[in-house]
Amino acid sequence: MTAIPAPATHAGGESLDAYLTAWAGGDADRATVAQCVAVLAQAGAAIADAVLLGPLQGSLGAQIGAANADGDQQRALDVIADQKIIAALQQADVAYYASEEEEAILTLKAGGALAVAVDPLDGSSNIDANISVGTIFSIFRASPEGATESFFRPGHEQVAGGYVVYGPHVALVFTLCEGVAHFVLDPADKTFKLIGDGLKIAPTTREYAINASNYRHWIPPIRTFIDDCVAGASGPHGKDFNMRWVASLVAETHRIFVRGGVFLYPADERKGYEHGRLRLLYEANPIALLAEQAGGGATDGFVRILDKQASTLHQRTPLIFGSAEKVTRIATYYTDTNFERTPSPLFGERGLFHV
Ligand SMILES: O=P(O)(O)OC[C@H]1O[C@](O)(COP(=O)(O)O)[C@@H](O)[C@@H]1O
Ligand SMILES: [Mg+2]
Ligand SMILES: [Mg+2]
Repeated sequence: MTAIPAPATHAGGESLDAYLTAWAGGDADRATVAQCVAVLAQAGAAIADAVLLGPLQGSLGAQIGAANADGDQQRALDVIADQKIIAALQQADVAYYASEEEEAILTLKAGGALAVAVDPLDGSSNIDANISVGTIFSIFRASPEGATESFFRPGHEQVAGGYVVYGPHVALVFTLCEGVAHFVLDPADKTFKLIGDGLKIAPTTREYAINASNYRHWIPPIRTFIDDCVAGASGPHGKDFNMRWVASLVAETHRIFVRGGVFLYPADERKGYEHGRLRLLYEANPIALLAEQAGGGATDGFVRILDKQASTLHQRTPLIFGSAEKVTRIATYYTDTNFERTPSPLFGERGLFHV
């Protein structure tokens, strides 16, 4: 029989509960955050059960009801996931819940310690195609000033962030702002077990992820960066590149953690995409926190994602994250004043696309 090699970072399968208890170390504030991550993981395991049944229980990807708060058509699994997360968060000390699937912030527990923003089901267009989807979460301490003040603050004030990816296996990746941990759901006992701690994103890469069908709509810095990648070894990068696009931010993020890469969802010239597609509070913020905690970077092209402050609940932002060297290099395409191939007035410091 072929022996399966253990991953280099294998940590011996410690349970999530044991890991979180050790991290909290008896401190009440930490224990509150740890409990919140634990209940989100339980919700993730429950959503994984629904994903696993797939069409045996009907079409999880069926469009239902009205568009969600963000204008996207809700699918059955979007709503199921949202409900499971609300039920889970009611078991923790969570004052406020912000969700892609909810018009407004929900108050779950008056006086609760935390404020949690969630994309319950990311990559919804992939549901019926049996392609990886996920859940993304961001945790702030609740502000005594109220619900909006709890979320409308810079992303670097998050106390935790992470995602669950429902793929061939179910993985949970999160940060408590002391590095990034990677767990996998064991189907035998439905508990998450530690695979690796202190995850890092490879500092450089030859792989990028972007929806290239939008090429004609892209703003000049993005078009030029991708042109330079496509030019390969004969272009300014001096090396050949590979491309991926899953159309599921969580799946792209997980791939970048496992084998490096850079992801781009820029602003573009389509109506409604002036600030990109992804949402700051429950997509970009937690992914940026994870990326930075893993030694990578995350920017909107001009500004570090974690320095941005939302002023509306479902606010969008351009998002470029991954390998630190590539994120820094892409930012130079936006700001380099000698950049003669970018005559458009739209993308400059004071232009339409600068948010
Ligand atoms: O269809 P497009 O424009 O390529 O967009 C894909 C992007 O949209 C998203 O699916 C948006 O997330 P939701 O499915 O939660 O709305 C991302 O996961 C993904 O990166
Ligand atoms: Mg999403
Ligand atoms: Mg979603």
